[in-house]
This record gives sequence, structure tokens and C-alpha cells, in this order.
Amino acid sequence: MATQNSPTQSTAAVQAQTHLPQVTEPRNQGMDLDMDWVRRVQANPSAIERRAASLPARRSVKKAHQAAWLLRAITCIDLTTLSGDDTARRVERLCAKARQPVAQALLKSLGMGPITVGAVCVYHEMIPAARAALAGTNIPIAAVSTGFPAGLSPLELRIREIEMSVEAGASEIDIVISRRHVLSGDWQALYDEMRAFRAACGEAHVKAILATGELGSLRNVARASLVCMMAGADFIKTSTGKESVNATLPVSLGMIRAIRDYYEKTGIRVGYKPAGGISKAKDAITYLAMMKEELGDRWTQPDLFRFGASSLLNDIERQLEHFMTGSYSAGYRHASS
Ligand SMILES: O=C[C@H](O)COP(=O)(O)O
Repeated sequence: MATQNSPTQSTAAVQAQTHLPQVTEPRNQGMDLDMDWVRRVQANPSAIERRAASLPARRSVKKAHQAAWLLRAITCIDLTTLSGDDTARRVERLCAKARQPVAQALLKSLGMGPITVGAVCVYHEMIPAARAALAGTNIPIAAVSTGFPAGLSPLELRIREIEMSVEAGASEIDIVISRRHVLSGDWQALYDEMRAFRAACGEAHVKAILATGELGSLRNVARASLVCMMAGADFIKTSTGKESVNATLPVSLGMIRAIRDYYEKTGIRVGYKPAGGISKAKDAITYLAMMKEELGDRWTQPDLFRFGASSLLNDIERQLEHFMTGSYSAGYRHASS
């Protein structure tokens, strides 16, 4: 039989967990490339794998707390469509979902006011459609750039692509790094490239996509994370969603520990964005719990944490509905595109 949660108990807990103080972080301006520091970075794959394997089991977020975490997760989603057959109509539907990611009645029953996702993430050509559909909101447009997903077009074109996306209205730019610089250990080239991308972004925030599934080792991932932060990345992001291996927990641990090291040494908080293949509400909670355990609650807020995801929102909405009504609705009711 369906069990319904008591509205007073549940809504109070949801509100307590969901309302967070607004904080503004100084941007990461970067620093000179410190090769001694880069060379010192190691990664112990078996220890990282062990810790990653323990994370889903450690997650014990239940009931009202779970609903609160799921609402928090929604505010951290870069709601994404990155397909060759994207159309203005599909982007409009995505933006409608971004503006109102959860049915109003459901939010009301949780005692919540309106919420939105963290950003809408599209290819350059879809920026005008997103801009029109998001008019009147403060939902940022994130554009993937620099020859996404391979990043192998000429450097001048990659830089120009960033400038054009910023001119078109993107306030967040997700760049892809040249994997070959990492694979050949040319950290100076990676640093210079990232520096140039950061400069081309101007006021727009830049997320550095490492494409970790193509970097060969956890040590390379940790070193690439550090070099991108030294070059001024506002966020480091795992994947394009197009590699054969995208976001994983071990890679995430390696990257967020690099973020922690950078914070301890510079006092600057760099954001983290796992992306690709994250489609289940329970995985979203595991990621948020990992951020909280490794970096603290501050890193579970949308200015420092995002999920790059095209279908995660559908499952979260289903789980929230289940939380309130005790039963699941059909998946197609929550489709976003
Ligand atoms: O950056 C975002 C990813 O491309 C989204 O990947 P996904 O479609 O597997 O959720």
C-alpha cells in the first residue's frame, strides 16, 4: 500500500535542508605554473578505488533529508542537450523544464517556493534559442566550446568560438582540453592553452572538461586538474559525455582532492562538475554526499557544484513524487525533451 509522508514533518525538514545562505566566491585568477607542485602530485589508485567503492554504501540519507538533497541536486544541474539533431524546439522544451524543473503542486506540497536548475548547457548554435526561452530568468546559458567534444580544431578557431559564444549570450563556457598535452606530459602547453581559453572567456566563467576517460591514469587526471586550476579554471569537469567512460566516483575523488589541495594552498574554491551518464537520483545523492564529506557543505551549492546531465532531472522528479505520494508515476510523464 502507498504510504504518504506527514506534510508538516517532511516539509519542515526539506526547508531546513534546502534554504542556504547566498555566498559569493572570488573568482579563481590562477597562478604561475608551479611544475614542482605538479610533479609532486601522485594518486594511489587502489586507495581511491576502495574509498569510492565505500561511498554508495555510506550514503544513509533518508526520507525528508533525501527530498531536500534531491531539491538541492536539481539546483545544481546543468540541464543539457548536446546532440547533432538538436533543434530550437528541443532547446525551448529544455528551457521550459529548466525554468520549472518540478511541478508546482509537488513543490507546494514540500513547502517550497520556485526553484530552477543551475544552467542550461547547449552547443553554440543553440544559444539564441536558449536565450529567447530563458528571457526574464537568471538561469545561465552554458555553451560547450573549443571544438567540443574532441577539441582538435585549430587553436585560433577554438579561441574565436569562445568569444562568439560569449557575444551570443553564454555566461558559462565549457571548454575541452587537448588530451594530447596530458598524454605527452606537456604541462606547459596545457597551461598555456587553458590560460588562453580563460582570457577569451572574459567575465564568463570557464569550466575545463578534462575528458578523464581518455587521460590514461588517475595521476594524469590529478595533474591535469591542478594545471587547469593554476591556469584559472573556475570549474573542473570530468567529461564531455561522449567518451566511452565518463564521470566515475574514483575519478571524481581524484579531482575533488586536487580541488582541496588547491584550496589549501591558495584559499580559492574551484568548482566541480561530474558529467556524462549520471541519470539516477540515488547517484546524485552519492555525489553530493561525497562533496560534503571531502570538501564540506559549501561545495554542494550551485556556484561550486554542477551535474552535467541530460536525463537526471526526470528520475529526481519521479523520486520526489514517490516521496510525497508513495507511488511512482510513469517515466514518460517526466521526459524533458
Ligand atoms: O556535459 C554533459 C553531458 O554531455 C551530459 O551527458 P548525459 O547525456 O550522459 O547526461
